[in-house]
Amino acid sequence: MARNKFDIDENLESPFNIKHFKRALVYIKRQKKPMIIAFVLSALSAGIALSAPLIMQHVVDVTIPAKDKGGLVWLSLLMLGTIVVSVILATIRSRIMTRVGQDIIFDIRSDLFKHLQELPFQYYDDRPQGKILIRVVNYVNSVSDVLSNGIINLILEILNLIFIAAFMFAVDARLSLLILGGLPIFIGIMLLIKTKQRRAWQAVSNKSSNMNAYLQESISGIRVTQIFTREKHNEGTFTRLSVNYRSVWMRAMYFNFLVPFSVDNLTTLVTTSIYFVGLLALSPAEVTFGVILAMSSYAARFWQPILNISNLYNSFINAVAYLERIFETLDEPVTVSDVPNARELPAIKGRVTFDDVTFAYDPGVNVLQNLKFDVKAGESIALVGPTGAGKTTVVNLISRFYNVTDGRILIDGNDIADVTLKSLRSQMGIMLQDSFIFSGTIMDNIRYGKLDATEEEIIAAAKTVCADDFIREFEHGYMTEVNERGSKLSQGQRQLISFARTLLANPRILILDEATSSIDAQTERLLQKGLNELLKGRTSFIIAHRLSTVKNCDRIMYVADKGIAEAGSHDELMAQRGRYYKLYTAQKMEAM
Ligand SMILES: Nc1ncnc2c1ncn2[C@@H]1O[C@H](COP(=O)(O)OP(=O)(O)OP(=O)(O)O)[C@@H](O)[C@H]1O
Repeated sequence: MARNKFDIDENLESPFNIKHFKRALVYIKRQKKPMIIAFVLSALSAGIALSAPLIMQHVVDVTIPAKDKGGLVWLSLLMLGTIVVSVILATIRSRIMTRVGQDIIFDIRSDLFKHLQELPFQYYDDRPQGKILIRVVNYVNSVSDVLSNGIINLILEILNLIFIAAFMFAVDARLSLLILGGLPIFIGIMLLIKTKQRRAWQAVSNKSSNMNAYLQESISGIRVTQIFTREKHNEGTFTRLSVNYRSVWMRAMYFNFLVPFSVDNLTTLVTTSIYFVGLLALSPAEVTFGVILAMSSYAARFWQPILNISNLYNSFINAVAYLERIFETLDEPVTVSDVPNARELPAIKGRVTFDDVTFAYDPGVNVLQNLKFDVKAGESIALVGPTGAGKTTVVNLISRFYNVTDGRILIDGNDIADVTLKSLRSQMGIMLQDSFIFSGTIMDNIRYGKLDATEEEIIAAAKTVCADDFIREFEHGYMTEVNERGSKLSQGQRQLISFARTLLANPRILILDEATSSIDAQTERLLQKGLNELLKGRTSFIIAHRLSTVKNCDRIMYVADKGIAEAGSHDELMAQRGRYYKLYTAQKMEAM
């Protein structure tokens, strides 16, 4: 059940919450050293650049009236020198900060990936993959600049502002007050749009997440889309999501544009006032032409950091919307994890006990209720029954992919909730319904079951499941590259490869969920022979709809009505003439 569909917006915190930034400081602190160096370089570069108007004032008021050509050349060279040094310092700083930004991204992304690897099945059941991907890839990218350059720039811009104000007041205090006069108007505008702006950026992150989720779903389901010729319909859905995204983006940008627009107009206003007041109201003896020139240059320079700070503020607001999502993912509880002081599960013999197990995916909706059974070490168990009865759920619980809602599952008398997940799962061979193939060679894919397996072991496992023949038919044999999800392979070939992968680990408990459903009857018969040998002495749980494949199992459990409705050997169940008998005879009739 999709509880968080692609077109359902995720919940967001309404007020701006500084806690997300405080938390991000953990990542920033690791970059303290390069950030301090970059900061010093930037401060130097800004300080040098600030001397330019003073040089200009000196040239206009002193050097030119004195017709001092030599002085003019030296001052021009000095001006050029300030530019060159500023550029060099800025280039070094930008290199350092690019590295810092990438290191921050690397750290956040590594933490996210590590956490995602640990999150239980339930987490992935509940949300579209696209919404997870966008957090790890796009959101992390989006916050990197703010967390690296953004912080430094903010401090620099504030310092810059103080410096400029100091220089300005040193030149002319009255005209400086005039320049500051625009500030209250600007602060008023910012306060007015603050909340709307934050909401607008939250909406952008929501809609881009929805669009990504749908895109991901559409790509995964492209075959079904084309089979049912739903391309036009899907295009419509995608267009709707894109239009939603565009409109929230436009709204967010509207607020962004409002800021430089206000700053531009205020700069023009204060510069005009300087000319007006300087030239008309004050005496030329007090305010020289050089002073007016320097002050109008400072006016533009004073408003530039204000504009930059406002832009940074926009970026911070934007980044907080993304940080919320990133930290939400990092805070997602790992509900299936080792309990404190979890023990190592000793080498498994293979007894499996369900002790009054109740399980619900969604609270209150029990899929299994008070389930009790005991499987001896080495016994082979078939789980059969109608679709949706709970067979996969039973095997998922044995491997503790979900926690039981009530009751206990014991392996050799050890409650699986008390042992480490690694010691539990590493001793089990689990083949899920979805025989997932990773990109890489066939050899790599089989080796996934046991990373230190030798080539001989891998080939032996492939031979047992009758995969060796078809693998060798490929031009590059075991070294054949396969695509993600194994799109170059047939369904049956994929199943055989993942079967070999499961067997490679030589597990004491083997779980096969529809392991042979896509394999042709002849290969299956061959495979069955090898498998019978292999299953000897191991506990196995085999889920199969084709009953002919499991009739030789020691015990068959018919799963229905939230539990085991019938259990016994094939002959016993046939003699009972119950549900298993009906199912088996129906399948036999169909086969005739
Ligand atoms: N992740 C999930 N979240 C909520 N409900 C689920 C989830 N997975 C399965 N279910 C429900 O639990 C019930 C048992 O599902 P399960 O996959 O165990 O059945 P099954 O017997 O293996 O079916 P099949 O033979 O079709 O594979 C079904 O009603 C299904 O809708």
